Amino acid sequence: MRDVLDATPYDALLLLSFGGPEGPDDVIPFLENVTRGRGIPRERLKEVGEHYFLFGGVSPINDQNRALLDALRKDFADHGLDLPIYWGNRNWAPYLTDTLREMTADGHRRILVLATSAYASYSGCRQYRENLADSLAALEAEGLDLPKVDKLRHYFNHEGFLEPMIEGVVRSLADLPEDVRDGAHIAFSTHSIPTASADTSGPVEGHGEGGAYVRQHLEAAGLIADAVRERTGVDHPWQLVYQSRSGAPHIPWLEPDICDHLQTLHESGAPAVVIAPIGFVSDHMEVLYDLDTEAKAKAEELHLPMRRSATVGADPRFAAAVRDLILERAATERGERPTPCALGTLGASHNLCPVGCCPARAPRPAAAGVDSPYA
Ligand SMILES: CC1=C(CCC(=O)O)c2cc3nc(cc4[nH]c(cc5[nH]c(cc1n2)c(C)c5CCC(=O)O)c(CCC(=O)O)c4C)C(CCC(=O)O)=C3C
Ligand SMILES: [Fe+2]
Repeated sequence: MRDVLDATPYDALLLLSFGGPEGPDDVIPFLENVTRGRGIPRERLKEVGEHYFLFGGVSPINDQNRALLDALRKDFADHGLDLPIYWGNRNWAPYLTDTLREMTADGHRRILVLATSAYASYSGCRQYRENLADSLAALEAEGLDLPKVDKLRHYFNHEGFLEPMIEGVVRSLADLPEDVRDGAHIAFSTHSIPTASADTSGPVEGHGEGGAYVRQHLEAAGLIADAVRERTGVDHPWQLVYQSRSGAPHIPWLEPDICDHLQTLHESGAPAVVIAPIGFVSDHMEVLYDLDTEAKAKAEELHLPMRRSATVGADPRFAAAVRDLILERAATERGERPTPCALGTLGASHNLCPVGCCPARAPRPAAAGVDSPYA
């Protein structure tokens, strides 16, 4: 007999993600949802719309999340974890407010949230907490009895998040022509964000150049690079680089951009490169367009052999990591002291975002943190 795992006090898991269009007619309304009040230039929006149209107006992100839901349900069933899983998005159906309403109607009172972002940042953490607060406010206005909502900690240094990416980089290296393989560089790529937003990412005491956002990515990249060295016996040079910049040109964002980095690698005589998109949980549009289309074209233009390694997606080891994170948090809520899985030196991230963590430009209510109005 399997052990029955205990997620008490939680009675449901909510997968919270970005959402994406599912056909050409969805693209513009989706982009309007994403950019409402965010000051992104019109030109950039038209350009990003074209990325989606290139793929029939369909973002891969929703199918990626459906696959992750399947993997999580299978993992929970196989391990005797009896916890229903729901799915809601910030920018497209199924919308978060509708999902939370359904969860409340189904009688759930203690909801744990898994966001599809592994790192600290306004976009990857606090903005999701603001979305939760907005949705709770909407349900409160409907007269519903609100559930308590908590969010899982950042998982950038969890073994089950890193392992599939380590394996992916090793596989991509093996896929390069033999004569350029050992000299190949690894470019760890993540979403660029405004430097001002990076500098204030994470808890206040860690604010400063790059903040928790850059620190956590450097940690994940270093851990992957170390493991790759151990497994291949080759010390591949690596660097953290950025992609998918938007915003006005006069506002500084994290650099170098992946395509500029490819140019630099080429000029310095690097024989090949593996791009490892560690900033993303699945192969969504930022990966399929910005890396597999744009960066690939740049590498071809430079005659620089390039491979793009896998994101975790619906890997069973990632599903197992989510189960581990749930059990860890549930035990903590019950007053126990579980040992958190966190590789490297930064340790396990906080369970509850402190005041001032990843602040917004204009302060707004955010749930699932110390300053949540919905304790
Ligand atoms: C840190 C970060 C992540 C990683 C963490 C996480 O995953 O949450 C992420 C993920 C994603 N970003 C996505 C799409 C977009 N992001 C945009 C705009 C922006 N992203 C930002 C940051 C991030 N974004 C920022 C600072 C902006 C500027 C405007 C603002 O301050 O909000 C825009 C507007 C157009 C543009 O300017 O590019 C789009 C369409 C999709 C869906 C892809 C698909 O459809 O498959 C995903 C997973
Ligand atoms: Fe984005």
